[in-house]
Amino acid sequence: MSDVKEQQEEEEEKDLRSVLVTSVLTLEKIDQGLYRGSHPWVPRSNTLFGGQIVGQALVAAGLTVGKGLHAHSLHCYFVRPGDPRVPVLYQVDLVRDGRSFSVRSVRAVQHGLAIFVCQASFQLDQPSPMEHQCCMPEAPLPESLLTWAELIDKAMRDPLLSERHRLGLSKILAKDVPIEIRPVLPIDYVPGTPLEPRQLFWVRAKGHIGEGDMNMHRCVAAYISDYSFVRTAWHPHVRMPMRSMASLDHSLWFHAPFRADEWMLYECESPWAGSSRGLVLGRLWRRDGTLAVSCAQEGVFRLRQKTPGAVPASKL
Ligand SMILES: CCCCCCCCCC(=O)SCCNC(=O)CCNC(=O)[C@H](O)C(C)(C)COP(=O)(O)OP(=O)(O)OC[C@H]1O[C@@H](n2cnc3c(N)ncnc32)[C@H](O)[C@@H]1OP(=O)(O)O
Repeated sequence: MSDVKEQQEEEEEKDLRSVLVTSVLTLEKIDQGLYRGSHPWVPRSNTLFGGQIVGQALVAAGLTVGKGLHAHSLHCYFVRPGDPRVPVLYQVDLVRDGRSFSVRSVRAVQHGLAIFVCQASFQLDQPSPMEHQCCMPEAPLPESLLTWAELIDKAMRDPLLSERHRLGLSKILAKDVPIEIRPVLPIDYVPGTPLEPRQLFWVRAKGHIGEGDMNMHRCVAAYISDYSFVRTAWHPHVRMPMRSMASLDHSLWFHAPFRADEWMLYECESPWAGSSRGLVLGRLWRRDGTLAVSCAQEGVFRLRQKTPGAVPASKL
């Protein structure tokens, strides 16, 4: 094969690779246990996307553990909004290396202050005869469903849609997010209709990640797992005027190997909301019915209206 053709093929292959791997989850090493992450994509809230911080923190922790160790759980707190104007520094503390498990503590810093803290634990692969799992919910195959973009496009053709909502939908459509979504449960595109505190959708990273680095698939899943997760708790309360919502914490448990560039079913459910917070539990299923990841998150919900006991912003 000629050099030019080989180079061309290499370039094409690179183009097909997931931007999550080639850019978002590629960190620059600054020193031992110190890494810098950038943010090619920033949400409309103009603060950093929580999933990106979780994913990058897990990459940083993973860079400090031995070969053959894979992340099995992580527990995080988002303590300040991330500033999209500056990079994030990830400081990794090597808490302990045992025979089977290694634990890392990661602190994400901007402007000299922690924006996020996290503990992650890694384990050597250890098969065991003690195994069980619950069942995947039934869902139509992703190939038979419309994409998120197609659903929005369809909703925008509705002549009864108000201009304000049409503008909102076109902004969602314009977002070039690095993941693909195919909703299973109907999505209400006309705000104001309360929904069950539940979501079910197929999801995968856009582009190719390939086999190989199992930790990278887990970092990509960490990114994906925060997408739209917290809003599950808001579904029954969509009539309430929301000032802001943000994830407060995020926990993940990785069970079985999976590929984040292949379709996984994301099942999200909110069992409780109260005290300005909402709890959401999630499961990422491989399409063969294997439970791959369990997720849990609490979010804070601030309403526009004056709520009893609320502290006025000016007094804080
Ligand atoms: C791939 C596509 C992705 C699509 C994007 C989807 C977005 C997904 C969701 C996310 O990713 S959210 C991002 C991750 N999470 C965060 O960035 C949250 C970071 N953490 C925080 O910001 C703080 O921990 C938090 C604000 C939650 C702590 O609240 P505090 O009350 O302790 O902090 P603070 O005193 O600084 O108050 C912050 C705001 O809450 C208000 N506040 C506090 N207590 C209140 C109260 N009791 N009543 C009403 N408002 C209150 C306060 O006035 C202020 O309002 P303003 O920002 O408007 O100034």
